[in-house]
Amino acid sequence: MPMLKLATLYPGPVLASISRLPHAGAYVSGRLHTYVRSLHEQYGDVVRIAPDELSFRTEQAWKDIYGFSTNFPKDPRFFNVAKSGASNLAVAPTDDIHYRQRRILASAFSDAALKYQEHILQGYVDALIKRLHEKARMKSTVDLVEWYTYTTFDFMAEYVYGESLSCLEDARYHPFVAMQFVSLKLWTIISMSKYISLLSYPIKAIASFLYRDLFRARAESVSFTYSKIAQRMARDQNSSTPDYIAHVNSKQSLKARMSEDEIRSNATFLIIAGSETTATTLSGCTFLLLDRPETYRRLVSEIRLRFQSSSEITFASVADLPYLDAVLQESLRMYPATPLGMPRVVPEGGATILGKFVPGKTAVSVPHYASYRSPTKFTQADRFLPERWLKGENDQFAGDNRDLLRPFSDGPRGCLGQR
Ligand code: HEM
Repeated sequence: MPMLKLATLYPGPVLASISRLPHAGAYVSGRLHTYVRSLHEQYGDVVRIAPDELSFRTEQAWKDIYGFSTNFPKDPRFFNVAKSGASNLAVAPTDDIHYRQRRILASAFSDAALKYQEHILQGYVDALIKRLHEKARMKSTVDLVEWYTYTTFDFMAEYVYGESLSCLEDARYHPFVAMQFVSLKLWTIISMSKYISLLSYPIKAIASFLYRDLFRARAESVSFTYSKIAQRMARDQNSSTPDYIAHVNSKQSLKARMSEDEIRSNATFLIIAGSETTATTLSGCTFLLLDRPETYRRLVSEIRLRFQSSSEITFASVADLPYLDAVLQESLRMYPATPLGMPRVVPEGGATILGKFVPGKTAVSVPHYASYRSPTKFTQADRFLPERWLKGENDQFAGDNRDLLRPFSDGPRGCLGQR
């Protein structure tokens, strides 16, 4: 029995060696990140979090699990890995498919390509600031999570299908955006049916009954994206607008092509991958800054000393602000947009991770939140202290495990939008 073998090799709670229920309960209730953290605090750097799943909390584990030489496949229970039909980068079922798509899409994220996007993004940032000024003049309370989300979705929609969702203008979520949050929750429930195979059909049946409106709305949101992509494609195939469609068209070749279904599937994925993560990071960062006035003041001072007007703020000029960089690093540590481990599966025959054998078919991951909030890895791990990222400023952080921080993951399936 592989489950029992894992229990004899690695520490973890007894119940977690025979049942996935504690893990599943934490996952569906949105507490999995803190549950995994508490298990690591109790059992150390490697812990068995479910009968066939291990969690690793070290820098070397990033290389052993996600690195270019290993790159274990994604766990199809967690990711909706495409079995047939069109896939996108995140759920590509084989390395070949993933490599082909990534080859076509990667240059859309090069420095040169991003330069073309700069003025479009600046337009949305200016619109955000203008709207916030209006709200401030009216002394209205604003929910910045919403406003950041309006901005990132509007921008990504314009990039992907050439048309803003007008969230900033309308000051509300476009139904497509609201649907994305629901979809993420549905995804959790659907993945439970895959984890607990005995209950697979009952879970699916109950979910489709209880959440039938959500399933319907989700299907509508997919067809919304597809119709937008079709409109964009029909508009002008060889557009000079440097957007996603123009980029893909310019990269299609006999050696590497994406089918129309793959183009649509990647479009849907990119909008979510680029918006929700960025808005979440900005929201976390803002909250943390407002909670620590001395950090906020130091950041404001760095920015005001450097720029006379907002027009001087460009991709190039912000790249050289050490304290801003430290604030963002620390925000990604305290508030990682993808807090869970992104599970991979050890191939048949097993593998060596951290110098020790792991049986084949075991799910393995490095959890972001649990790793970054560990007091054994970062000094005063629960405090927002950007100074820890400033070289030579503070000896008290010399013991920090800085290379453990990889909020964009690592290896060939790491984030394409990191830049
Ligand atoms: C703070 C912002 C972001 C964070 C924290 C983040 C994090 C991540 C992580 C952890 C992964 C790896 C998932 C896995 O291991 O399965 C990933 C993948 C990906 N991200 Fe991001 N991301 C961010 C922003 C963006 C943006 C702005 C874009 C695009 C505009 C983007 C596009 C992608 C793509 C395409 C992948 C899939 C890469 C592949 O499988 O080859 N991300 N991201």
